[in-house]
Amino acid sequence: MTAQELFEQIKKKRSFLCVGLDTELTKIPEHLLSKEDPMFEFNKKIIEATHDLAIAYKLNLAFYEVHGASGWISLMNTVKYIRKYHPEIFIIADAKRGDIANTARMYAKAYFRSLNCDAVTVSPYLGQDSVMPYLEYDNKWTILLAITSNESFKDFQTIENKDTGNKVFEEVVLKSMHWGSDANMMYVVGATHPEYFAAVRKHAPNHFLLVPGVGQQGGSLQKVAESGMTDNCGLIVNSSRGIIYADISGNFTVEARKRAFTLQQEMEILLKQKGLI
Ligand SMILES: O=C(O)c1cc(=O)[nH]c(=O)n1[C@@H]1O[C@H](COP(=O)(O)O)[C@@H](O)[C@H]1O
Repeated sequence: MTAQELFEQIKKKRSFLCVGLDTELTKIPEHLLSKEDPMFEFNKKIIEATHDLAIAYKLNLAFYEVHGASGWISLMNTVKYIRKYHPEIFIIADAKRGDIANTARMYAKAYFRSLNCDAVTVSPYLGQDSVMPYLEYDNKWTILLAITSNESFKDFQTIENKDTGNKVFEEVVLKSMHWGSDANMMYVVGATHPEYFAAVRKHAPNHFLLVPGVGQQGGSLQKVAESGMTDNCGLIVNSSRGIIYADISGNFTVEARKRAFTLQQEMEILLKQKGLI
């Protein structure tokens, strides 16, 4: 999917929402547990309740890998379902991988070919040769971690390079920009640290940013949009638990839709304020 196609979808749906399918067997309604593939059944219902409000789904691989072979099957079933019934939607494999090139080559093939996702999250800390194997795929996206949403992000990401005056996350953005382009790379910037969006935008004015941390982690959509939104929106904002576990009774799809709808409505206002719709 191209950046333009992503933007067209954003304008059409008046939304830049990504629903995170961080599906846990212990949190899904009991009546689904008797199904052959309960995680897939849950995902399918969440997708049916939110697909007109979301432009992307993000599958965090940890929640599937924990179940071994059956988890991988749930993952594959979910991706195939989205591709078949909602082919306009952007699919992110949230893997946060980082390894030497020979291994990265296999990860890239796994997420882009075997699983057929549009994007994969990657840790930048092994440097250029560890990221290039992902960038070899046409029409696929590599999403590099810049500012993560967790509390300990400052342990490394904001350390200053005395030679350049840049912080580590700025070095990540500045260097990696030359590995790919704004047509095949995005950066993760957590909604919980809105004060860093201006610095990321200074270096990467046109790249799409994947923004987790709205919802359960308490990030503000308003603040993210203030300094992160570009002329083609440039934002994909994720909420996982805040949507999919809004209610874990039989009514979970209704409550999940309500939460997704609330976010979409806020996004519509922000897109209008920016003059994009
Ligand atoms: O790459 C990510 O998606 C990610 C990066 C980051 O800095 N923080 C972060 O929370 N995430 C992921 O985004 C999702 C957030 O989930 P909720 O807090 O439930 O909305 C999880 O899948 C996290 O693994």
